[in-house]
Amino acid sequence: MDSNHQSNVKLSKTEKKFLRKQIKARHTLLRHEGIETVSYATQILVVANGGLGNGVSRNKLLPELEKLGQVDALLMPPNKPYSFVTYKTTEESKKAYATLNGQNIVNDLGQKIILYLNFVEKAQWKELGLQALPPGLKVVEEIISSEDEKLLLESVSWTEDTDNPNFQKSLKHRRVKHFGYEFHYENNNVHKDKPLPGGLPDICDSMLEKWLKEGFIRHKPDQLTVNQYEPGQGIPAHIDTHSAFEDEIISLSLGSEIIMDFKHPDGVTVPVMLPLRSLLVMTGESRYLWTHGITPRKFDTVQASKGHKSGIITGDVGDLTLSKRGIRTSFTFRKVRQTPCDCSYPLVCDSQMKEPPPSFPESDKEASQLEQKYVHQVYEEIAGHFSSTRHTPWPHIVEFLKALPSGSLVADVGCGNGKYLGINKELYMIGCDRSQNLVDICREKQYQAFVCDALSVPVRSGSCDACISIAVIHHFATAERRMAALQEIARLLRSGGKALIYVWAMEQEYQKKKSKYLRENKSNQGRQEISSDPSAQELFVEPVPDTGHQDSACSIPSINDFQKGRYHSREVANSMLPIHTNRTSFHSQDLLVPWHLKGNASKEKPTEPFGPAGTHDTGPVLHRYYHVFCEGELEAACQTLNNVSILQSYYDQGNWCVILQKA
Ligand SMILES: O=C(O)CCC(=O)C(=O)O
Ligand SMILES: [Fe+2]
Ligand SMILES: [Zn+2]
Repeated sequence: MDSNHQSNVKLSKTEKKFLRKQIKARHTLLRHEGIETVSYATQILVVANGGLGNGVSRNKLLPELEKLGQVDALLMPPNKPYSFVTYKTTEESKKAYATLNGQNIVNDLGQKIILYLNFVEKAQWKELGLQALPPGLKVVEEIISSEDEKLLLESVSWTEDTDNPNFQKSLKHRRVKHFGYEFHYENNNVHKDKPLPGGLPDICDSMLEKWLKEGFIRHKPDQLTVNQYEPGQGIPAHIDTHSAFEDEIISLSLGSEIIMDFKHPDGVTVPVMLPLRSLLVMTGESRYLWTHGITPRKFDTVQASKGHKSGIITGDVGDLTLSKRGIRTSFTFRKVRQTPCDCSYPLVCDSQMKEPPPSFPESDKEASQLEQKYVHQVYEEIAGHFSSTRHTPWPHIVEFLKALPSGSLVADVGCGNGKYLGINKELYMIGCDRSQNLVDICREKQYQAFVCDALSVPVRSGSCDACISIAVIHHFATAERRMAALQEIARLLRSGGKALIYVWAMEQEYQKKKSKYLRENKSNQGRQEISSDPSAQELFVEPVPDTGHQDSACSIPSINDFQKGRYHSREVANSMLPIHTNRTSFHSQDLLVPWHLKGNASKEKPTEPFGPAGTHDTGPVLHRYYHVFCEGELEAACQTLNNVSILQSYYDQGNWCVILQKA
């Protein structure tokens, strides 16, 4: 009998359930990862759920697999929830399939995981880009002895100093202590005219002199931040404020190794191993342009072979495993900058920013101006590039449009590049958008579209059988204006007409699943597409049943952290709209989301959505205003609409959605 076919056998309820799950895993592997499973036995099995991405280490999985035969290779791609095992013979792989399929194992975090196995012809997954260290970055191994490490660790006293409470802080994600100058997390800067008494600890002074003499560093720092991270803690991705510190920033890792993620504005993430007693030296592009951060988690994916110590974690998946984090203490030394920064990265340089980021709007007029500048003008400018990243219609929206009776008149309010206007040829669809350039793109495709504001659509009341408004309402900057936009959609509907509305959700992790928007930022994932809003979600997949805990425990910083301004180095004051870091969780409901235009891309030819790691080819960055909706917020707004009932409300891959019906 074909090993995947059990049709002749009467299955129990549990067996059926398990079979369903196995089939689901197979579908997900194909749709999400492009891995084709086969229905006949081969030597190679893909083990869904048995991956580094859900906390199963090589040491855990390999012995289980070896019990059933001779394993030729076990490939574990970084951060993926599956792995590939190749057995010496098909007999052995069949035995493993029969025995392990549906079996529980306990992963390295003590969680129960069910394995689902399928045969494949070859072990392959979406290729990881060849990675190199970000330009200007160095990791010097074994820069100090273990005796010195011990002395340094003993030199920091973590007992509260009541005389100087400012020197030490317990942030949500770690403990910090400052020397030389205090670092203020409210504005991510230092008071340059208020050095702390005592300067840097003596023990550091001689060490720094030595590194200078030996050429590891070029400048003598005058500020020290000591960070201490328990396993599970981290530091959000950030760029150290340009105007606060000089070019060279160095960090000494003590107590335990850790993976630090460096991220280029393009979305390229490079995970860098910082072994204990190593010195990280960030200069130039790696200091000014790339963000650095530590994902809060208890395990890191690391190279298994002994020879490999510092540097990038490559895609050599035959050689990756999990390493349990210990307590890491870092000494980060910086030199306070006394003159404005004149780096060559003006787009991320607070010294060179032409104008400060806008504030939260306080009146309708301010809101309208904000939308004008941070929504309308931006879409006008990015229209061509934006459109080149918007191809795939989202399945639930397609379903809604396909279910409408033929001949229906349907308005797409905020139709963008018209991706939904031709979905159902039986409908009469009209699109409108605030952006002339997007409307032109629709017209080039022979769709009916016109320019208007969603607050006043020049269409007769009660004339539409249905409306859709996808990723639009979140661009209105006050609750009143968002209500007015909903009201306008309701006005267009005839009695009994339906509207489907999508807005971006504050919750990018829902029911323990990360949205695709977040999942695309997994470190180790090489080059990634980086469009930056909900419409970026080109794929709708059901993830392989995944316990998804790698960094879930404390990955969402508290409001407290938000107020401390730690989530973004460029945040200036609380009234300023924060600038969001793409592919990370939201820390504010109102924010600016960067759009990276490529090179000279404008209305013209779309360029590759990602550039090679470490290039200087960064085009302009434009910021779009968003109000991301919290759970229940869209529903609550819709409930106040007259003559409208909510037929359905749901969460769809990072968006809150409702289907409304006019009474
Ligand atoms: O812990 C580290 O090595 C880095 C700390 C850091 O980036 C910072 O304090 O700005
Ligand atoms: Fe930093
Ligand atoms: Zn700068």
